[in-house]
Amino acid sequence: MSIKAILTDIEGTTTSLSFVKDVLFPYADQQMEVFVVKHRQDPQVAKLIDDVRLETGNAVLSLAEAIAQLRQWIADDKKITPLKAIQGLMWEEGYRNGDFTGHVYEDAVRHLLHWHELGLKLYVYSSGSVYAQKLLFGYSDAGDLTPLFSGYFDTAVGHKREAKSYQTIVEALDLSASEILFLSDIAEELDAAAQVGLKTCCLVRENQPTATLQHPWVKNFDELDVMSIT
Ligand SMILES: CSCCC(=O)C(=O)COP(=O)(O)O
Ligand SMILES: [Mg+2]
Repeated sequence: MSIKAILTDIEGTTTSLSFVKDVLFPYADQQMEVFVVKHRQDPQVAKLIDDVRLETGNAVLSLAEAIAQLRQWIADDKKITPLKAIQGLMWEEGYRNGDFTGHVYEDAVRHLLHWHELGLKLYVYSSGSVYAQKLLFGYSDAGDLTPLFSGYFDTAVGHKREAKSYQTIVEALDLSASEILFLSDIAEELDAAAQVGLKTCCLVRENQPTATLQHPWVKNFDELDVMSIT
């Protein structure tokens, strides 16, 4: 077997789009004002609001304007680092209160467990913050899955459609790129990973592969034979 590590995306790959779009994002949107106002003096939140000001290029953005900007970014599904960090902090309350659990497809749970037993190293790369990733897998429908993972990456290494982000991950894992299999539902992310030599597979889940897809694809993890990838 040549694959030594699996790097997986979350939304659309291990986890349904609808959990993210219909549960997590609306929760963050509805709680944003109360959360930011309540925690505005916390150094971590204050720094993230400053990061929103930096991102918008408006150093005098008021707190109310920053909140409105964050909510607009949620509506537009922007993968902007300070938004993703604040969302993670907010979702913690939801998970801890039992308002929701992290959706992970049943086939993904089974295969993550199996691959871990086989000795493959498992890593996550998502636009959601590392903190949010750990919460989703820690409070998953199937219980705490975090012991399965050896590491997590977010937009701190760069955006998921940029090849250099995958180069940074390869260097961090101390493996050759061809020993890493990247799983995602987004062709542009797979293209970027393939550019630096990672093996790729597209999860199409409920959809059909697009005619232009340049990668092997499967409907779910049951159809993925990691052992046969050379
Ligand atoms: C990991 S928390 C929820 C996911 C999220 O916020 C997000 O933006 C999903 O991005 P992905 O890169 O996993 O498609
Ligand atoms: Mg995805």
